Amino acid sequence: MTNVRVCSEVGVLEKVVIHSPGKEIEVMTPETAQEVLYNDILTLPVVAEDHKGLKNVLKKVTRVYELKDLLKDILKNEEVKRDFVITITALERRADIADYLMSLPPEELADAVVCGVEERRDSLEKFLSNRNYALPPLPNLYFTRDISVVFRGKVITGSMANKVRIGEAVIARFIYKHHPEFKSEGFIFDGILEGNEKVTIEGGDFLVLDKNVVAIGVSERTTPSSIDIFVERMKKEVVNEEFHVFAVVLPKERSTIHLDMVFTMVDKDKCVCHYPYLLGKEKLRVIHINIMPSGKVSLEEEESLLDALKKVGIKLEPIICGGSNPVNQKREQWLSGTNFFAFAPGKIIGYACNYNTFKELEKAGFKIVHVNDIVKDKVNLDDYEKVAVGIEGAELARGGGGVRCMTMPVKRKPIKIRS
Ligand SMILES: NC(=[NH2+])NCCC[C@H](N)C(=O)O
Repeated sequence: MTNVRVCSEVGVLEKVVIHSPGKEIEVMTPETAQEVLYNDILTLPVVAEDHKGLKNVLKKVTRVYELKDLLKDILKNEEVKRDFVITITALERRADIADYLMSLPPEELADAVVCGVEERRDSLEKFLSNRNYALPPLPNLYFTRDISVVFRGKVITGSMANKVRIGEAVIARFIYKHHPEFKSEGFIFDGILEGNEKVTIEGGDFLVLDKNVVAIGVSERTTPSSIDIFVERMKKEVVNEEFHVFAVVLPKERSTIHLDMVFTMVDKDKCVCHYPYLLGKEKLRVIHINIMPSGKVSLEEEESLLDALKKVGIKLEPIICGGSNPVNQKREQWLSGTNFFAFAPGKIIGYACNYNTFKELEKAGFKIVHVNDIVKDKVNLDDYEKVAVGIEGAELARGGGGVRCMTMPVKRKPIKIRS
């Protein structure tokens, strides 16, 4: 029995994991913000309030788990706790703090891992060191998407491109390994054990378009070798089935760290995309990797992602992020304007600050609602076939991602996507 299954981007959501940002986001200064992968420093009260809006919407429609609660659950087991402490301290080469961490009760240990453990200045070396933390905090944890992927009934744990995020993937790995509610059919790829600098993969690049079709960004974060390994593994998973991987080559820029920053699916037949890269002059290269039922693999360059998807029966009407004005396209793409999260086909959540994109969604038939209308029960999401919920997110966006990035779906109902 498996408790996790995802075969699409838009099937009705049954379980999702998030992390409500806390003290860990307040450790950065203007100098260190970029180092820890933020566009700017963030204000905790604003970020916390806006994230609460997202959580409240999700709670209306699905089962929501907090990542830290799951970690606390599994740390109640002494053996798991020991193994976890060994792994997390080895990452920082800080075996010297293992006993201290073991002495903490599960709740405090989970908090310490997320918010960091300050360096004790109890030796000359530490006194003079410019390192403030023995165990650094995890400020990117609220982007739960990137640290793991559930695909079909199995799991991929992130092999994170930046060291500052590896601890997050360790947490995800332990949860999938030990939490009874996250029991899977196993790992397709275990980023913690199998990854290295050349083999990195993050969830923001992995789009589950259908049970047999995925699009994966080749990006600053996800390397071609990791996609090759994925293809090899899938050959064994899909015996006698056809399987398609579309590798989309992204510019290695801050605004396009992951594929979901330029393209997300919002309905069975609709996507939101960044016009220049998906349809316009700067169209991204797309390599179609086809695993045939015989197990043979072929690679071929395609004209564009949307044309290529059409050929395999996924016909997506594009909704343009920012609308027709190129300046608005760039501005809203930067503020995660393509980064929508679907909790059902045609039912999505994004940042309200990208109002030109919301206008485009309205033209495409979506009812536009604001988070407050849902929280105050002024709007019932069941009343609409297509609905786009806007949450406050201008501050959250400065962390470098949107609503898709902040959600890790682990169970969705099956849905037919391909014609
Ligand atoms: N799926 C996404 N696009 N995630 C955005 C992650 C942002 C985060 N600050 C990072 O750079 O890693």
